[in-house]
Amino acid sequence: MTTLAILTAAGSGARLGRDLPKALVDLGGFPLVLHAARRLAGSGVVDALIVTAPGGLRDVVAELLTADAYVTVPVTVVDGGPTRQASVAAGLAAAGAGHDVVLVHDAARPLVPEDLVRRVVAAVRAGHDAVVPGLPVTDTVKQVVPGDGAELVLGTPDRAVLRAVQTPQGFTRELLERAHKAGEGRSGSELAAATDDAGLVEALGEPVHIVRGDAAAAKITTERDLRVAALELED
Ligand SMILES: Nc1ccn([C@@H]2O[C@H](COP(=O)(O)OP(=O)(O)OP(=O)(O)O)[C@@H](O)[C@H]2O)c(=O)n1
Ligand SMILES: C[C@](O)(CO)[C@H](O)COP(=O)(O)O
Repeated sequence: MTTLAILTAAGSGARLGRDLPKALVDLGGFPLVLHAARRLAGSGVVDALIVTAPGGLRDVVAELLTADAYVTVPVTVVDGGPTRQASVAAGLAAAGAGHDVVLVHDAARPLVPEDLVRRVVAAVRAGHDAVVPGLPVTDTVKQVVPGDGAELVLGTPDRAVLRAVQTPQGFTRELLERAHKAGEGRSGSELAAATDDAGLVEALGEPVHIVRGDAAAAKITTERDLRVAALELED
């Protein structure tokens, strides 16, 4: 019984707007993907890593991770796909036999606390087949539709029942593979690719459970997020 982590790092980082893929952008002296890999390995509950690399950069990513003293688990680097969902599927396809639990984590969440990784794996091992970290929503959220010049508000969902979800998301391997297989057909046709793996599990009608998330696992999307993460690293 071993746990594999798929670390998604193949995105371009269009919203960050740098001239290199986001996972290779520097945060406090190290690229985002290295921070994330160190924390997954450091959790003590991850036995192997598969990293999805941006186009043409597989060797660069492999060298970076395999040479690092803190990434103490075996690392395989594969080419990512055109969407996050396709990248996770590529990672899953490369998974060796023997892993019964799979975590999916974003390199875009470089400062994920090791405790959070352990919390997710413990919940899967305790019998929940799909587990995601979630935080309460603090803003009031409006549902909108395109309007005449300005968007039109359709309603205000009760924020008490909303959670902003993070990664790592954890699954039994059987369930994650089944969800991706089913999702393949859908994303190729009328629906956009899923923005998280739990969404694919929900589409199967299978339950997804929430564990307490952590603000430190925030996603880096914009320059501002990167500046905030740099400040947190200095603390
Ligand atoms: N084809 C893709 C797209 C995204 N990702 C990964 O999925 C995570 C979450 O994606 P996001 O934060 O949206 O990253 P980007 O797609 O790089 O950002 P943007 O949408 O701004 O281009 C990131 O770690 C990213 O590297 C991936 O592996 N393969
Ligand atoms: C998986 C994720 O990090 C959960 O919050 C998020 O959905 C990734 O989103 P993006 O659309 O790739 O930025």
